[in-house]
Amino acid sequence: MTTTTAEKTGAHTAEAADLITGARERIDALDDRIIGLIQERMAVSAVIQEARITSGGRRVNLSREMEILGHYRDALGKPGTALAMTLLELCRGRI
Ligand SMILES: C=C(O[C@@H]1C=C(C(=O)O)C=C[C@H]1O)C(=O)O
Repeated sequence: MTTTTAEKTGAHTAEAADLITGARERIDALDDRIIGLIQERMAVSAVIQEARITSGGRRVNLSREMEILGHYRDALGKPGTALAMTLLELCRGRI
C-alpha cells in the first residue's frame, strides 16, 4: 500500500504538503548537525574529564555544571535546563 504525500505530512493542500516536505528536509539536516555537535561536545568533555581524573581530581565538577545549566536556562527557559541535564548526562554519564 502506498502512502500519499498528504498522508505523510498531514497537509490538506498540495501547496502545504510541498512546504512541509521541504521544511522537514531542513529539519533533518539541522538534526544531523546538532547530533554532530553533541558528539563533538562529548569528545571535548571527555578530554577535560580524563585530564582532571589523571591529575587526581574527580570526573564531575558541580560548580561548572551549574554554570552550564544557567546558560541553557537563560537562553531557552525551563526546558533549556532539562536539555542541559541531558547533555551533561551524555557527556559524563549518570551521577
Ligand atoms: C567537561 C568538564 O567536566 C565535567 C563535564 C561537564 C560538561 O560536559 O560540560 C561539566 C562539568 C564536569 O562535571 C568540565 O569540568 O568542564
